[in-house]
Amino acid sequence: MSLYCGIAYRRKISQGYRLLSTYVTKARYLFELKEDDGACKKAQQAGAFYLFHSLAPLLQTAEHRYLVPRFSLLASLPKSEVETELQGSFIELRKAIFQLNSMDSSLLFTAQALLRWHDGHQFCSKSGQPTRKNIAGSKRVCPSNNIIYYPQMAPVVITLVSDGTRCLLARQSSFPKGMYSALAGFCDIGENMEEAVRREVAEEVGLEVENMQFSASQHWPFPNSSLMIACHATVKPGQTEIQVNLRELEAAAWFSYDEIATALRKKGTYIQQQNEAFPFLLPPKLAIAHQLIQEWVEKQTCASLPA
Ligand SMILES: NC(=O)c1ccc[n+]([C@@H]2O[C@H](COP(=O)([O-])OP(=O)(O)OC[C@H]3O[C@@H](n4cnc5c(N)ncnc54)[C@H](O)[C@@H]3O)[C@@H](O)[C@H]2O)c1
Ligand SMILES: [Mg+2]
Repeated sequence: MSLYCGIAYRRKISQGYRLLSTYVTKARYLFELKEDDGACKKAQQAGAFYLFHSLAPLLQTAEHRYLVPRFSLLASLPKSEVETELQGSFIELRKAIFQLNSMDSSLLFTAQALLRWHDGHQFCSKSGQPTRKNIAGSKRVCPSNNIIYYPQMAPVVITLVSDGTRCLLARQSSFPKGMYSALAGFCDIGENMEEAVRREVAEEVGLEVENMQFSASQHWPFPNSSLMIACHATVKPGQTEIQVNLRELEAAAWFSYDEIATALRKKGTYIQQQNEAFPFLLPPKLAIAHQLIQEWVEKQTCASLPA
């Protein structure tokens, strides 16, 4: 997973040999590691490792940021000794997310998601027998019936709803205090992305949306590996009255351009709603919700510029 290779593959094509790009070379190499236990075992000897304890990665602290050390030698030591020896601490990934950079977080997210998946798929759901992991950890096989299990992600839609001048954000009681995010929800079986967006917005805030526009996607490891599919949508004209589904959300509200732009500039801020000032935080930069909110602000800024 965190292994890179400097080998350039040469592939015979009708006109002769073509040197493959670095990206293609890397993709082919990773494919080989997933398929070939022997090649993967060999690569492990020169590989770099992240350390986890109960799904928490070992991180080092430097100037209010977390660094993610990689190790080449592994020994079996008690947790506290590892922390002292390696000058770091095992920190819950959810807590570290505000202080990680995106390069580190992507590999850490994948590593944690794989560890969690393996931990939860030790047995075949058909035979009840223990399953066996391949060396790369890209699948598990049941030796009694050869069923192969692959790591899974659940598709989730996340939508930033706008009424043209304001955007709608909501919070669940489990969010950090004062944090509001875009509306998210797991896709039901048989649904496409558009249907999931319409249903989730209707379910959570009682509004109907149109003009959906796909923005980007992201792997999200919490709580169980989701593929976040992010998009923008607008409410049908005249439909702005929010009816919060309190089974799913603690609160939802429309936010003005100024409120959002201020919150993006500052790390935390206060906003005035119904004569009360309350803390208002946006999701961390690594969350795709943050990207959606940033895109919305940029779109509003462009729209207000003279032609
Ligand atoms: N990366 C981001 O920017 C970002 C932002 C917001 C939410 N999220 C993630 O989106 C995910 C979904 O958001 P939500 O909690 O509002 O979803 P949701 O609105 O679908 O509500 C969750 C409920 O849906 C049900 N559910 C249906 N299918 C499920 C499945 N496969 N796994 C778990 N529960 C399922 C459960 O009853 C659960 O309590 C969360 O896990 C959250 O971590 C990510
Ligand atoms: Mg939801």
